[in-house]
Amino acid sequence: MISTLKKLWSPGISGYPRGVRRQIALCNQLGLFGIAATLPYQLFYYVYEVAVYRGVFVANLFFIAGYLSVLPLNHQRWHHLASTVLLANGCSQLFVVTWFIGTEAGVNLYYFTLASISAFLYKRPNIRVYAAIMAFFGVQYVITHFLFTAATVITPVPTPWVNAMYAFSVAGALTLSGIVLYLFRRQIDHAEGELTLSNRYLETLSNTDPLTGLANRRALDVALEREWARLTRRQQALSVIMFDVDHFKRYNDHYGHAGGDRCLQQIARAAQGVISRAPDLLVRYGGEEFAVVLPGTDETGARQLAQRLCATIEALNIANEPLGAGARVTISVGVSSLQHSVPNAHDYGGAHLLKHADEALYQAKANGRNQVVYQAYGHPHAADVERDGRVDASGRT
Ligand SMILES: Nc1nc2c(ncn2[C@@H]2O[C@H](COP(=O)(O)OP(=O)(O)OP(=O)(O)O)[C@@H](O)[C@H]2O)c(=O)[nH]1
Repeated sequence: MISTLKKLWSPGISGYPRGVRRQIALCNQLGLFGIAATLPYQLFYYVYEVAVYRGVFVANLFFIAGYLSVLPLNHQRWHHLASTVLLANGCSQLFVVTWFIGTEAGVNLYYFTLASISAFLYKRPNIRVYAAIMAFFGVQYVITHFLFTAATVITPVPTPWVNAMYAFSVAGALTLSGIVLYLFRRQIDHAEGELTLSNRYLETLSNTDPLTGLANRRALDVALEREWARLTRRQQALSVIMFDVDHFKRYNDHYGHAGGDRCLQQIARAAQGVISRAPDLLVRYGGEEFAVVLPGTDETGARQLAQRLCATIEALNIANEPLGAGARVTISVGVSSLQHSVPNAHDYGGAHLLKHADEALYQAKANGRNQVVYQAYGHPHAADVERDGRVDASGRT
């Protein structure tokens, strides 16, 4: 039954996005509704006294044809024309029927429903156009309501019939308004759902490095801030590792930029294999430099991980020929950790811890590369660097 009905109102909907399909289907549904709502009146005019109501009876035949034409128009993909025919037909019918039998029949009540339907069908975002549509329907309603009183109508219907017509009209107008409001709500829900999905996608995109698929520097800043705030609440340790590919410029010059990219991707994959614990975050800091945030990891754990990173990258056995026969790609690693219990632990912030790791990395480079250097948080040299730009050694693992 439902699938037969669906078939009836589906001409012209295929090949469009879901929102448009729903609009076209609504247009078709209203065309069918117009026919279904007019037929009982036709039956009444015919059975009761067709000679008296011939005028409205004949006019209604044209309106039924108008509603019917909506389906082939949509089938031809003339959707705008179909919507316009539907609304023009509906407005004219309300006008003519009220003119013939008076406002007591309640047919003019449908103007309110038509106003909301038209806004839905034409999807007008412009507030002025929307106000114009509402004003148009308002004026139509007022005209029909005050112009066609019982004394002025062409063929008044006996009171019991008018009461029945009025009851049906009110029920029909309310039901139709309810359906339109429901469709509005669904459309809004659908749009909200799509917005949430695309926001999530954009957020992922803005936090991801496109080359390696790792988190990027932006994500690192957020993670550092978050972990720093957590550190002030819990008795925990926090460590940061920074590592950088050795002599990558020469690698790049020799193997080309595309070769360099592939090398960075391999390193990222291998490092991700080492940094696999859930709260740990590996990011591409920029260029050939990477960083790792290790919440809840103390100095010993961070040093071990750093050593494993160093060994894992070397074990990849990526040849770096410009450095000599048998030379392989290696990394230099800087590590810094902070224990919650350290005096003045919270004086500087997560970025300061990163600075310590960066200095340790610099030291690892100065010491000859392919090694790990640790610098404790609160080490005076980091503070020195911040104050006067001087860099100093801090000790080697
Ligand atoms: N292929 C590729 N190369 C990059 C990318 N980002 C940075 N680089 C290159 O990495 C090289 C970094 O060179 P340097 O900063 O001199 O460092 P290095 O040669 O690794 O020397 P050390 O760090 O001292 O061992 C430059 O040649 C950059 O062009 C990237 O996304 N892809």
